Amino acid sequence: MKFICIESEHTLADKAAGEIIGIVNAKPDAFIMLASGQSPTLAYDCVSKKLNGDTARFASVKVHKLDEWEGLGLSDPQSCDSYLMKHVLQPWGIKTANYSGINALSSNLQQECDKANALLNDIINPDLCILGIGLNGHIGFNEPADALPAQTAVVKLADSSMKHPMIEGTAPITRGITTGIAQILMSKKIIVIVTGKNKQAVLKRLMETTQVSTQFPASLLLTHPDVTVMYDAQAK
Ligand SMILES: O=C(O)[C@H](O)[C@@H](O)[C@H](O)[C@H](O)COP(=O)(O)O
Repeated sequence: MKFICIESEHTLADKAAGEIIGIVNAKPDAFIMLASGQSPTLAYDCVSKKLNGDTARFASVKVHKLDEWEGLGLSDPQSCDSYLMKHVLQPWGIKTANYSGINALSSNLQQECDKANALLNDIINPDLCILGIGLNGHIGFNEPADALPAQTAVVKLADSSMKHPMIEGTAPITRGITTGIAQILMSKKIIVIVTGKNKQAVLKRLMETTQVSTQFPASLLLTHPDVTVMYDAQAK
């Protein structure tokens, strides 16, 4: 795992955006899995700025939603769907047919997970996965536990996740649907974006981690050959 400190979150966003565009330049039909939340927002917006409306380059890019809050969908401004619509799908010109991820409004979430798993089994190795990290070390909604889901699954959220700013003010949400750990680790390249003072403790923990433990899901990233953690001065 490579750690890169980039003083300002804007420079960090610029670098991460450059990585995303570089992957698309090299493979115009790249399949990328994207987290929502505060961490990657500037980077996604920076991609939009760099494209400056020239979305043709992204016409064949496939975007997979990494996770979602149970019961939230596109009509909820706090859903990951809405977040990705605003920061990625619309500004990057991603075609509806090229967007995937579970519908968390479905009455049959298991069927949604099965569909996502069938898709990811077909893709085998996503070209890129952009992650944030939870205060408790979760990646996606893979929360600290004795065992982690290998594949897309409905999971119980940790207390800290239930208090995530993204869902502030909603009726309590106790479950999420997440891409599984094995699927995240199948990505050819993983970039973890860590910004802000509130991530200091979890970043330190990740940097000092030498053992893999499901109680600290981000530690599983140690088993992957191409993980870059980009962090800003605030987080160090
Ligand atoms: O889509 C998501 O919300 C993520 O998969 C989740 O794991 C997130 O990256 C962390 O909770 C950090 O969230 P922030 O970036 O908002 O701090």
